[in-house]
Amino acid sequence: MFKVLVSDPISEDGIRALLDSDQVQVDQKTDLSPEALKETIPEYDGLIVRSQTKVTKEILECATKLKVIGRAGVGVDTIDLEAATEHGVIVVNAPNGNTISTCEHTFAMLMASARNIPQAHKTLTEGNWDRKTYKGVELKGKTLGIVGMGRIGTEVSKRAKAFQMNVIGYDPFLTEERASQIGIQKGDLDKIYENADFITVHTPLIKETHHLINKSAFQKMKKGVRIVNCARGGIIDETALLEAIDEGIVARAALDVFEEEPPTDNPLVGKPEVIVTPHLGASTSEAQLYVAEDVSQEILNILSDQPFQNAVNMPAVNDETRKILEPYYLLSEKLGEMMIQLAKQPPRHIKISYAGTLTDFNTELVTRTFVKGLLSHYLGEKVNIVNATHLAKQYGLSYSVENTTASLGYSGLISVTLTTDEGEYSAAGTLFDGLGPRIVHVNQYTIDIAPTDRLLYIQHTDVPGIIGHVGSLLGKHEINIATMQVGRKQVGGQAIMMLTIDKALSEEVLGELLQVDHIHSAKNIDL
Ligand SMILES: NC(=O)c1ccc[n+]([C@@H]2O[C@H](COP(=O)([O-])OP(=O)(O)OC[C@H]3O[C@@H](n4cnc5c(N)ncnc54)[C@H](O)[C@@H]3O)[C@@H](O)[C@H]2O)c1
Ligand SMILES: O=C(O)CC[C@@H](O)C(=O)O
Repeated sequence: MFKVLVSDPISEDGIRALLDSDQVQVDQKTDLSPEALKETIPEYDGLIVRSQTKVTKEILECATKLKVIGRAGVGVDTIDLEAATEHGVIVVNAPNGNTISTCEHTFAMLMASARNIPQAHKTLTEGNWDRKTYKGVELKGKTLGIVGMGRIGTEVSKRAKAFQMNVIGYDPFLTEERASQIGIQKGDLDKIYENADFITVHTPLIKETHHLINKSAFQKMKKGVRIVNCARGGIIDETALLEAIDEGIVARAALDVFEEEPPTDNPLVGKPEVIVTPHLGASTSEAQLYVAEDVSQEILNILSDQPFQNAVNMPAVNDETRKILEPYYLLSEKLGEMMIQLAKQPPRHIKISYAGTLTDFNTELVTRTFVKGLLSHYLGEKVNIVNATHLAKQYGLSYSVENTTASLGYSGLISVTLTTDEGEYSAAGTLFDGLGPRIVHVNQYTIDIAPTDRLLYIQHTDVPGIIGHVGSLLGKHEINIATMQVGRKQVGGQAIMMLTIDKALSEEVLGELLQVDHIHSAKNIDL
C-alpha cells in the first residue's frame, strides 16, 4: 500500500481516483508547519502540493520513501527541483488544468484596470458617488503586449483579439508562422515597450525572467501604460514599478502575484493605482478540479509504473515509444552494470551511440537507464532514472550521446565507450527477435551473449586448449557453465571468453584460473 500526503487544500473531487484506489492511502494534512512536515514525510511515497507548501532541500532529505511530488498547478518554483532530482523524486505538475482560469483572471484584471472597477467599487461602498475620477479607457484599438506566449499568454491573446485589440507577443519560441496563425504580431521586448498600452507577463519565474520588467524597461514604456502580472511575483521589479507609477509612466498595475507572498508592508498594496488579488489566478472550482485530477492520475501512474506525461525533471515518453524502447531499457541497464565491472579505473566520460531504428526515437530514458546501471553497481538503490545523470555529474562523469548509421546490420544497436584515465572500454548490445537483449561486442571483440545474472569474463591468448582448461577447472569446482562465447580478432592473437555461469567464482578459483598459461585476467560480472 502506497501512502500519499496532501499538504495543501486540494479539491476532494479532484483526488477521487486516489481516494478510491485500493493501492493508495491518502492523508490530508493541510496545516503542517515545515517542522511537522519534516517529521511526517518519511512515511510517504507521494506528496501533493499547491503553492503553499514549500518543498525544500531539508524536507526532501527527510523524505526517504518519497517517489513523486505532484504539483496541482503549473509553477514548480515552490519545490527544490534540484534536490528532488538528486533524491530520485519525480516531480509532476498539472500544466493545462488552470490555463483558462488564469487567462480569464488576467482578462478580468486587464478590464478592471481599464475601467477602475475595484477603485470605483470601493468609493461607492464608502458612500461616495464619484463618476469623474474613474473615467476609464476602451480596449478596442489599443495595443496589448504579451510577454510569454505559452499556454496562458496564447489564450489571453485570443481573447484580446475578440476585443479588437492589436496584440504584440514576445516569446523566445514564438515563430512568425505561429504568430500569424494566432493573428498577432511577433515582436520583441522593445517593440512591446514602445507600442503597448497594456502589458501582461506570462513567463515562468526563472533566472532570465527575474526582474525582466525593471527600471530601464519602464523608462522605455509609453506614458500611461497599464501592466498586469498574473504569472509570478519577481518578474516585475516591484521597486521599479512603484517608481514608474510615481513618475506617471504606469497608469495602473494589476497584480495577482508578489515578490513576497503574502505581501507584508508592500507599498504597492493599497496604492490607488494598483489593483491586487491574493494569487487567485487558478482559484476557480473548475481549475482546482482539473489540476487535482491531473496530478492524481499522474501519481497513480507513477506509483504503478505506468507511463506519465508531465514530469518536470524527466522526459515524457508516449505509450507507443515506450513499448518499443522498453526492452532496450533492460539491455542498456545491463550494459551499464557490465561495463562498470569491466573498467579497471573510474570512468571519466561515457559516449553512447544509437544506431538503426533507435535513432527514430527520443532515447533519453535509454541513456538514463544505462547511467543508472553503471552507477547502481556501487551506489546501490539510491540511483534511479530520475537522478542517474545528475549523480553522474556529481562524480565528475560526463556523457555524450550521438545517433550514427553504424548499426552493423542489427536493427537497433546501442554502443558505449567508457573513457578512463588509463584507457577505453567498449561494448555494444542489441535485441534479437524472440531472444531478447544480447551483448554483441565487448572491447571490440565480436561475441553473442545474453546479459544474464552471472557472467565470467576472461582475457587470454588465442591458443589451443584454453577452453578445455577453463571447462575442467570450473567443473572441478562444481561451477556449471550455461553458455560460452569466444571472440578473437586474429588467429593466435588476444582473445576474450565470456561465459554464463550458475555461481560466481571464489577468489581462490579466480586465482587458480590465472595460473593457467595464456590466461591474462578473469573477472566475475554480476548483472
Ligand atoms: N496566478 C496564478 O495563479 C497562476 C496560475 C497558473 C500559472 N501561473 C503562472 O503563469 C506563468 C505562465 O504559465 P503557462 O502555463 O502559460 O506557462 P508556459 O510554460 O505554457 O508558458 C511560459 C512561456 O514563457 C516563455 N518564456 C520564458 N522565458 C521568457 C522570456 N525571457 N521572455 C519571454 N517569454 C519567455 C516560454 O518560452 C513559454 O512559452 C507561469 O509563471 C505560471 O507559474 C500563475
Ligand atoms: O495553487 C494555486 O492556486 C496557484 C497555482 C499557480 O500559481 C500555478 O503556477 O499553477
